[in-house]
Amino acid sequence: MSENTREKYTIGIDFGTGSARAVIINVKTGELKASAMYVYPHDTMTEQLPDGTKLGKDYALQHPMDYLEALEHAVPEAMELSGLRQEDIIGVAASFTSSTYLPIKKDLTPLCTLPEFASNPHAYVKLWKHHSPGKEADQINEVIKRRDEKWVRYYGNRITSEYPISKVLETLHCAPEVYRAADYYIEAGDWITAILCGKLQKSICAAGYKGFCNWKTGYPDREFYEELHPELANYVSEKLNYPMIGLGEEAGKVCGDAARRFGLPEGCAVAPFVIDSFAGVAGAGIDRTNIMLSVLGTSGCHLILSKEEHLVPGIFGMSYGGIYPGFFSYEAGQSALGDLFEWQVKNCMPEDYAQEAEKESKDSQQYLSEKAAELKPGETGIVALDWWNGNRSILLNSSLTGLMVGMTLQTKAEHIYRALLEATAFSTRKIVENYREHGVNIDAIYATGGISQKNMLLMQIYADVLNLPLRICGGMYGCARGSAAYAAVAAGKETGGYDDILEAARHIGLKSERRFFPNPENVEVYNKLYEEYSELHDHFGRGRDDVMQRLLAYRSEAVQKG
Ligand SMILES: Nc1ncnc2c1ncn2[C@@H]1O[C@H](COP(=O)(O)OP(=O)(O)O)[C@@H](O)[C@H]1O
Ligand SMILES: O=C(CO)[C@H](O)[C@H](O)COP(=O)(O)O
Repeated sequence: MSENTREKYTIGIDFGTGSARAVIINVKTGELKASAMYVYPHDTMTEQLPDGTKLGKDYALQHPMDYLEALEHAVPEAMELSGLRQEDIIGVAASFTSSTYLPIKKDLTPLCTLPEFASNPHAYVKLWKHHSPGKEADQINEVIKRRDEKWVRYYGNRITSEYPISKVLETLHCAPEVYRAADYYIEAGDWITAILCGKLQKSICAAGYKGFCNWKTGYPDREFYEELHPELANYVSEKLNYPMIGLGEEAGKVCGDAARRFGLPEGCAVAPFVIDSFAGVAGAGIDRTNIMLSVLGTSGCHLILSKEEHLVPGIFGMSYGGIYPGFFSYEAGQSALGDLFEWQVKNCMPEDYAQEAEKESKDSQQYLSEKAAELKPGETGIVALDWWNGNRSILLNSSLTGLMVGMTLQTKAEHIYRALLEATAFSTRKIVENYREHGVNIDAIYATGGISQKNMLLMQIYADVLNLPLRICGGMYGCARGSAAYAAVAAGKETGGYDDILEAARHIGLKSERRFFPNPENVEVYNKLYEEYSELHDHFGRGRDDVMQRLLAYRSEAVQKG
């Protein structure tokens, strides 16, 4: 094959909550040429830092060096497996969880890597699910209300501890020296992209969603930040003082350092980062409006493209150009999805089940799912509220906690597991109904993310609870595949890529023929159970959310007393 007719490829790297996945995709055919995964050595730090420093309640930190290690391992491994030459690669892009936020120096050094900050939790990466700034979120909501801030309507009318501002305000309250020492605050996805191309920029994707940077009016006023904390007056003008970049643009070229360190071709195009789940939209091959993509992983994200602007209360956020240029897009979700199921495996898995699963060479979740699949809808006698990590949508309250009603001496682990699966389906139905009530139409549901490949029982339960057909998309690495599509757009048509993301999604995105259709008998039972779920949802989430607040307060008090 002559040089000009050789096939072209892009690399997409998806930095998820527990691991990073690199894929190499044929730009014309969408063929997955190779993939490699790297599990973060420090995982999510919830109890202590590497030096043993104890962490507070609801901390979820990560070590930024894990992300670089992931690049050092996964990219060369995927390249080697692919058998490709460096010149076959025309672009690279990262997708990343968000808001996953860290303080850095001007030269991109993360503060936590400096000896003076190694024991300071606030100098580390605060992962999206770092929920400890609950009080800060409450304070921010009060100021928003008092000042009648209009921009909050684009974020469901309420903000939570998952937004960067709550995390930064917490740092100012607990470790102001970290805030002062930081030259910049940055999304981990923007940081990785800067490392790849040597240029510090912020992607419109995370800035528009998590950073409150509205496409028409920009960031909230300086006075708003000042009212939160006097030192925050310089937050936008100094700590975020680096240029914005739109999706579809080129962030830069792979710089010499990154090429040497990660085995990437020097000079190939780098795309701005896209939030992990958002990249799943292109990975699923979505090229039109009104399809809800459910990205099912550690958390759940339900995303829709639209040509219309609607203000939707209770969603996580909406933006223009934040997923595809030229489109409005909406995000709602669950703060715990896979994490919720994993909680059971770690805490409520009988010893004999674990042994049996091992004997049958099954993963614990696969084992529990198979047992749960033998039950009929309603047979567990249980309805659960899936708020093990708060409620991201539509109550936007990270302080809400989980609930199970209907437990008896006959309740078994598979009953609990099935009730948890169903609870996440009910909360997805709340999200779908809320979108529709506020003008965002949904005419099809696609599912992607790790769980959409692993748990077919959950897919059937979603189809039954939502009473909609559901199509699996994106393959094993839907979000990484989506990043590869953005990389092809950064590379552009001239080098063998594409000029726009719709075209890239059509070629690189993957729609499988695997579909799940609602079973009318199940739909009928789930309609009734959903009414029970809704009653509990409104009672504990709206009317009497004080119950859960008080229980949390007892817990904090007891922990403080030691
Ligand atoms: N068989 C299964 N059924 C349901 N959830 C599963 C199963 N196997 C793994 N999980 C969950 O999948 C989640 C990881 O999802 P994945 O999409 O692979 O990663 P990430 O969220 O990091 O992008 C974990 O929280 C895990 O509990
Ligand atoms: O808030 C997010 C998107 O808006 C996070 O990126 C997401 O919830 C974490 O992703 P995952 O569960 O796929 O690891």
